[in-house]
Amino acid sequence: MSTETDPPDEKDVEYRHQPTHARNRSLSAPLRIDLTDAMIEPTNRPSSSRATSRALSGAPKPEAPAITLPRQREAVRHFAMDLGGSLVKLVYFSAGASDASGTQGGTQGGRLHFRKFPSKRLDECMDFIEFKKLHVGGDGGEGGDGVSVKATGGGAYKYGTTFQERLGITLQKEDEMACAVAGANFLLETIRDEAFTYRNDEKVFISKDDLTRESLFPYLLVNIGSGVSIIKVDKDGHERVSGSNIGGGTFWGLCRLLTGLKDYDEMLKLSAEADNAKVDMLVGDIYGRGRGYPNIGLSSETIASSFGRVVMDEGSLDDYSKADITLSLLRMISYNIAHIATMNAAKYDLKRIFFGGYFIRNHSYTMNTISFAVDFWSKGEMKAMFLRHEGFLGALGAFLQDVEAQKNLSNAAQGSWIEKFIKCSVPPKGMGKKKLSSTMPSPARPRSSQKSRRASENDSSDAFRRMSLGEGSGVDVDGQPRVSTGGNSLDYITPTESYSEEEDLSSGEETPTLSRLDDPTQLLNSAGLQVGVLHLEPTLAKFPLLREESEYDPNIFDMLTDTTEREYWLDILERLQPGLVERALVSDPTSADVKERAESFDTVFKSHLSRLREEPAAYGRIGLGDLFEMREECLRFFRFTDVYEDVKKQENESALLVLPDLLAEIDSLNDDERLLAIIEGVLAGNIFDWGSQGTLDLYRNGTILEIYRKARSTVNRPWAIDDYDALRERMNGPKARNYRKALLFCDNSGADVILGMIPFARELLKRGADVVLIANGLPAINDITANELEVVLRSAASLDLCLSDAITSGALSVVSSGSGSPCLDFRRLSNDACVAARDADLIILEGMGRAIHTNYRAKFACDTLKLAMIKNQRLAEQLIGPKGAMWDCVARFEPGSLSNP
Ligand SMILES: Nc1ncnc2c1ncn2[C@@H]1O[C@H](COP(=O)(O)OP(=O)(O)O)[C@@H](O)[C@H]1O
Ligand SMILES: CC(C)(COP(=O)(O)O)[C@@H](O)C(=O)NCCC(=O)O
Ligand SMILES: [Mn+2]
Repeated sequence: MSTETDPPDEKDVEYRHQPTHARNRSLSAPLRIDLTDAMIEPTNRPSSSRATSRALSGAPKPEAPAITLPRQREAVRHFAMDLGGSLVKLVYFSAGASDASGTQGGTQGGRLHFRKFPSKRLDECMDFIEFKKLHVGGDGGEGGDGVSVKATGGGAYKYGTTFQERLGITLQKEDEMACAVAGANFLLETIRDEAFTYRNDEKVFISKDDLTRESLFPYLLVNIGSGVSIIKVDKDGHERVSGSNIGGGTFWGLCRLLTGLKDYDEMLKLSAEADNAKVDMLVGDIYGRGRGYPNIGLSSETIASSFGRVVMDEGSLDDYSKADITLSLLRMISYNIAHIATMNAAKYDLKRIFFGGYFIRNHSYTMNTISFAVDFWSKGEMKAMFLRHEGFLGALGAFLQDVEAQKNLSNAAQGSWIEKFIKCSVPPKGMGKKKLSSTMPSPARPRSSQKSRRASENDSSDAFRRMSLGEGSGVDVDGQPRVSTGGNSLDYITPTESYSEEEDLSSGEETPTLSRLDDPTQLLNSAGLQVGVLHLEPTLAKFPLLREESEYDPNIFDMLTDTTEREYWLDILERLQPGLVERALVSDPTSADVKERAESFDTVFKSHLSRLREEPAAYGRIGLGDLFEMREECLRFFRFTDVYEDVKKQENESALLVLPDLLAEIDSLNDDERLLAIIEGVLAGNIFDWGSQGTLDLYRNGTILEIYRKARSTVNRPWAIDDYDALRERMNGPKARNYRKALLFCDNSGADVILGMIPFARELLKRGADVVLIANGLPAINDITANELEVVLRSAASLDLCLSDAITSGALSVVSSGSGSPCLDFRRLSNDACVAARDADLIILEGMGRAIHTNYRAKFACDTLKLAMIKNQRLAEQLIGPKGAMWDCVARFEPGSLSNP
């Protein structure tokens, strides 16, 4: 199966049968399939069970054997550019089999990547296009001989011939304003946590409800690029109502003249420690220290005249610090733009102003200034808002003009887009160069091609130094050995660009090393933009049984605003790292570079943690569930596909040995005793969580079965949260009615699923329900995956007639949730699980990740049972109160609105 580390456009491309529901989403530009050396992969058939020869009827059709096409290179087929006065922005889509989307195999999802290049170094952009083969095999039809590509910005006109001559690409010109608007609308309507307001260094993300078709329009879009465009956007059109020649280029140019600095981010960084009052004339300077002009709302600190102080002091350039000049300039330009924007918004009676363009650079000072100014001049009537993909509005808009892209992308539901931040570019605090180079694999430093190896004026603006282009020796430009990537050798680095919008690392296309982490001082600059790669997973959708009344938030606390919680869980994850790294090491003992990969995983994930400590909103409004998932993604990125594979297998085997006795014991009980024993079994089984420190400590002093027996004997009622009576009433009471169909969201391998959930499933089956066991699509800690569960279930069925009949009849099936996390986000569930939910009247969420960290407060339309053992002291106290303790149990039963008897 393709994983993050098997990038479809660099390595093998798997071609799988498309499930029907995905077919109409497939990119219609035909993928030219190179069948050379094509091979059908053998499927993993379990060996000796009775059920082996039977397909799990009722379960999704067995996956068609994957065909690997080792020679297939053509996977990226769409890209577009915004060729601006300062920067060239490139957006490209890499199609690929998605790996988490279900047991049915890949779908035509893909990834949207964002890159920028300085306009004056267009050759680097063309090198990149060539290197990625973005120009090979596009639609071909439209632009004459070669590939035609949507392009906007002045460069689409200016550089048409250059692209034609060097790459054979025809640029199809698209209107710049239309593109900016299309890009903004797409982002606002489709991407989670795209827009935010900014006050006093704090991001507040705008709720999805305020960004629907109905609520979004009209608004003012102020795109601050080299110059400024001011566009009024309505539901059905837009108009460029104004603009300004004082824009990002002005700041950049003046700053360069006055300070000698050339790099934009350097400039911003410098301004962080500055005092503009040394350069600007403040109201207080005019009225006398400490005095303002309160009658008209001016404090003594208000800037009366940008740069006015210079004349007052009779100063010359040498008298002023570069930092102060930079800050003064930044404020001057930001105020000016905000002022013009506010006046235009007033003129057209608009309340919301979205600011885009690369000038903003997610720079906190710039955003504070603009926000303050809009608030000030509009007397609180208007709001300044910002977009995380600020610089890419035009490029994204151009991309969306492509008919095929439009078809495929704009129709995708919100839940289909998942942003992944795999590689963090800002290293942990205090991580010096020395330490890094001694502990980390050497960064892959590719050779520069002659063309692009220009003397860079400044290191940190030298955004894209490249690249081996096939001339690969094992030694990089610094004479350091390159780290082997298992066939996918390497590439290019962008040594000092610290922002991941340029990184498509999560697609696994780059060497999994720490190319950017080699110079922390360069990397830690003032702006904090963090834009991930957008993954399109067309088969993920909102779970239909979620109750609609309020906006669903899977997480029980808000990592953004709750500092104590955030710090606590960041600490926990940090403390768990050494153990996990150890596990990663032993999981792949024969791999030559396992040590490097494990260390890289450690550094990168810890970088994410540090990043979040410093800038909690760096990745949008992410929750603890996302963080656990990010850890799994990081493991996958460094080619640790399943670090608990052996452990899971062994625990499954042990638990299967005990299953017959357990089932016999259960069968000997009366209805009430049986139900209780089953729930106790689930709760006890949930102790086996290799992701919690508490359980890890237990493992040191006991075998799995000992731990299980002990857990069984201690999970006595009343539980800390105990709705058992309501459940018993519902299932065994005088008015009891059998459930028709139950979805069981399973958690851990071994005793948890085999001695807990499977007996529960069996009980429901015996009472006439259909049962769908839902498990992860991808591994996470020791959670069972859907594929593993199918195998386990067949083995269990070989020991029990009820299970095997149920499989045969289709009453019992396994479905992938589409998730690769120990938690569950019901906004993004596999299509299969959503379909399975159609006539379900009971759902059971099991485990701390799925039932507590996420979804504890989630409300569903049908009856819901949340079962978990709590393996964290603090969480127990929060949920239960001061008496809450480690190993406490939660059995929460919530009758649904639909299915009450
Ligand atoms: N790394 C950078 N290099 C150059 N300019 C940058 C950079 N980051 C932000 N900027 C600012 O962004 C402006 C360009 O914004 P952009 O939206 O790309 O406009 P354009 O399409 O006109 O190039 C520059 O003039 C500068 O003020
Ligand atoms: C990742 C988990 C939510 C998985 O728990 P599960 O769903 O298996 O019950 C859990 O292992 C966890 O919260 N671990 C960190 C907590 C700790 O070590 O205290
Ligand atoms: Mn788990």
